[in-house]
Amino acid sequence: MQGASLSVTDLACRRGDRVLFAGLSFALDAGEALRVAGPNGTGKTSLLRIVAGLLRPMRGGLRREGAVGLVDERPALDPELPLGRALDFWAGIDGAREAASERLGLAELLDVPVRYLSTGQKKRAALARLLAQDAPIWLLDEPLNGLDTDGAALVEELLRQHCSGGGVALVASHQPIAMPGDETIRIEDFRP
Ligand SMILES: Nc1ncnc2c1ncn2[C@@H]1O[C@H](COP(=O)(O)OP(=O)(O)OP(=O)(O)O)[C@@H](O)[C@H]1O
Repeated sequence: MQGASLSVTDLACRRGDRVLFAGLSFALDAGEALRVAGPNGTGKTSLLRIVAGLLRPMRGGLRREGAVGLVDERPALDPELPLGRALDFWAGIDGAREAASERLGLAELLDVPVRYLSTGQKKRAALARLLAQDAPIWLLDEPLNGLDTDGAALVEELLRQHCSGGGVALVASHQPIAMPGDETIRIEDFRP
């Protein structure tokens, strides 16, 4: 993960006819993490989608060094497949070296169709795929949503390990979350 970095400069975002934020800049070097906080609808998800390259900014610059792993509200897992096969599909594409399902407490659920999983189990499955992806840049949108106390503590531990291994992380969360460095920006501070 050497050399992973992420920065945005003077970023602005418009959705429909509303400018959500403007003048937003930050820079993350290897090992650094940033939490994006703010009320509903202020643009946290939009920011992550811009950084992921899924949404075009209205203005500003973006520089990424390293592949991106995105976890958002929609786990990209085929709802009809048993969980193990749905994860195997991505493992083939990602070239995963090891299955992370055990780490995420999913070992007993590998034969259960994804559509039958609970909210927290689906989140754990999305995190298992993230780990297998081995991407240096993590973009996590509300990663604690749906998780129990153990699950939340595990996410915090995974973030610690990711950053201590040289990864970077941008985490949108309205809930408090312990992160390396404990840096937070409030997106409503960038409302024009
Ligand atoms: N395709 C779209 N066209 C127009 N407006 C949109 C579109 N997608 C999202 N929006 C609006 O952009 C605003 C910001 O949405 P976004 O999902 O980025 O906010 P958020 O801070 O992540 O909110 P939450 O905390 O509820 O997840 C919202 O008012 C939303 O309705």
